[in-house]
Amino acid sequence: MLTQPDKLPLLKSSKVLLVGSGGVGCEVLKNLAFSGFLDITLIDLDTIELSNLNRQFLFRNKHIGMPKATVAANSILQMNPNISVTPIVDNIKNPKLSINWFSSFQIVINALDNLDARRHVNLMCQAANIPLIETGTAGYSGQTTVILRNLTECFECQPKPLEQKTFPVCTIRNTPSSLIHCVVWAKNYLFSKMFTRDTSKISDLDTDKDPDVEANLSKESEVLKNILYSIQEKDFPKNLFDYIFGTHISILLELKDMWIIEFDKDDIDALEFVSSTANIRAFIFGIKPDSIFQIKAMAGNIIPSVATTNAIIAGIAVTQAIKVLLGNISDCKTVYYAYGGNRPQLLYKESLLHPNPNCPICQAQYLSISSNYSKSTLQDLIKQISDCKSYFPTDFEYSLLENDRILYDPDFDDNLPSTLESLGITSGSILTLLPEDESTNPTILIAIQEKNQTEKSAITIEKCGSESTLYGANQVPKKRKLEPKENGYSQEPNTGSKNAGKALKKSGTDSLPSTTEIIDLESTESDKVLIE
Ligand SMILES: Nc1ncnc2c1ncn2[C@@H]1O[C@H](COP(=O)(O)OP(=O)(O)OP(=O)(O)O)[C@@H](O)[C@H]1O
Ligand SMILES: [Zn+2]
Repeated sequence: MLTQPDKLPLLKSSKVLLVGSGGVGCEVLKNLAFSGFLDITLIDLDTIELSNLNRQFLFRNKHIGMPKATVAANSILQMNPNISVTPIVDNIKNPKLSINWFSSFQIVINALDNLDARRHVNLMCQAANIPLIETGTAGYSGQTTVILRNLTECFECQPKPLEQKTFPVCTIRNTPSSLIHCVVWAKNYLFSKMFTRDTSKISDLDTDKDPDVEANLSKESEVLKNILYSIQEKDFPKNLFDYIFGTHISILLELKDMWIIEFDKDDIDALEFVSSTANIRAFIFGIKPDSIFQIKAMAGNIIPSVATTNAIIAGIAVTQAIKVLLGNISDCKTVYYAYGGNRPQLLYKESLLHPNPNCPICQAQYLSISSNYSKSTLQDLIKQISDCKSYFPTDFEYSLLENDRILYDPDFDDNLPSTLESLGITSGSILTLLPEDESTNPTILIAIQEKNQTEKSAITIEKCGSESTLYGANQVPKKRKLEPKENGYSQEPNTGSKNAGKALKKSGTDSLPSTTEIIDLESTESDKVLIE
């Protein structure tokens, strides 16, 4: 894999942080351990489950219930005892894992399964000015990309698609036409009515605040409750069945709404209930029933994780990490893998894109504020900002926020006497300084770090992260490529899937971006680099 042996020392001295030790993470760890990396830190908050074993090959049956990070580290050390692997069993969002801590690595690789953690790592890497390799897989699709501060798009440069799928209310209630409609009915309506004591949960359901719908819901609940009261009686099962699959079906034909309430796909009783009732309903409506396994996938919104997809994406991710560390930035690409679509190739690549000038994360300046937050007041912080001319322009007018909460603005100073701690601002909090005049001043994100508790209330402000030491940073192309390579495909409308490193949910080959190049396995030299 390594084509520049003279640069091997660069890898040996690089500290790499791997976030997530699941399907992709185990593969990445194995690749790192055999590519010349000597110092790997691995973090995962979870423990090993039986269902992980088919693809997370560092884990065995005897490890079930044990922390993934520790077991993965031990397993890989048995394969290569000459490296150092430090496992951390924790949430990557733990405030103790500060920007300074992120700064101690030369590169970070994400092998995560959720948007929230990905967003956090993206922010920390932007603040710490550390390169991030993003990965994502879903079934037979996957992608990986490289995120470099000030050079490429970050994870937030393009909006993320909504993850939740919803169904038209009347289809679920009145006219189910496929098994998924019956599964949604069984899981979200019937299950909750039967087994959820807290009827207030019904307020979570999307009734469009229609009084008729809500009246119907409460009438149904009442009837069902009365039947449930007769649970000791001989006719209870028959009455219940008749109501749900007889009387209730006719009532349903007159109703017009649907619900969404959680159920646990891993609770076997819950799953069997939902599966049986969905299949009975499907039968009544002339829809083909299916197995409990398939219904579990539908009810749990499960997209199967495929070992080969994980291995391919992990391989490319580590290749990209090596390129970044060796300074071959111009060779780094966003790479998509898609199997089973209507295109013949499996791998497609796209040039890294420049940052979106309106992105609130990568366009922000990052400062860190050290403070003894149990003694420092908001007033102290505001004063320090106005005194600190090196980072803030003179007469800088701004609002200070924590997420959506306004802490201070020129017309709101109620919080000034409060200590930072009493305002809930402690180590790891990220504050946003939103300038009044956004056209001339950038947003500033400030990370709060803890100062020695014995020190006075003084606050110090510093720039976050180290200066970039990236080799080859000037190699990133200035513009997005506009024409597709000669590959036989016409330019397609941009579907948004070019989003660097986004949480990949469903990306068939049809959703490939217009600027995609096809990686032909027998094509050019530079293409081969990606898959060696
Ligand atoms: N905030 C976080 N901090 C640390 N690790 C995280 C965080 N969020 C997710 N992870 C870890 O990222 C890994 C993602 O791997 P993967 O997608 O294979 O998940 P999984 O839970 O093992 O598999 P599946 O969801 O398919 O059952 C998991 O091991 C998960 O524990
Ligand atoms: Zn961005």
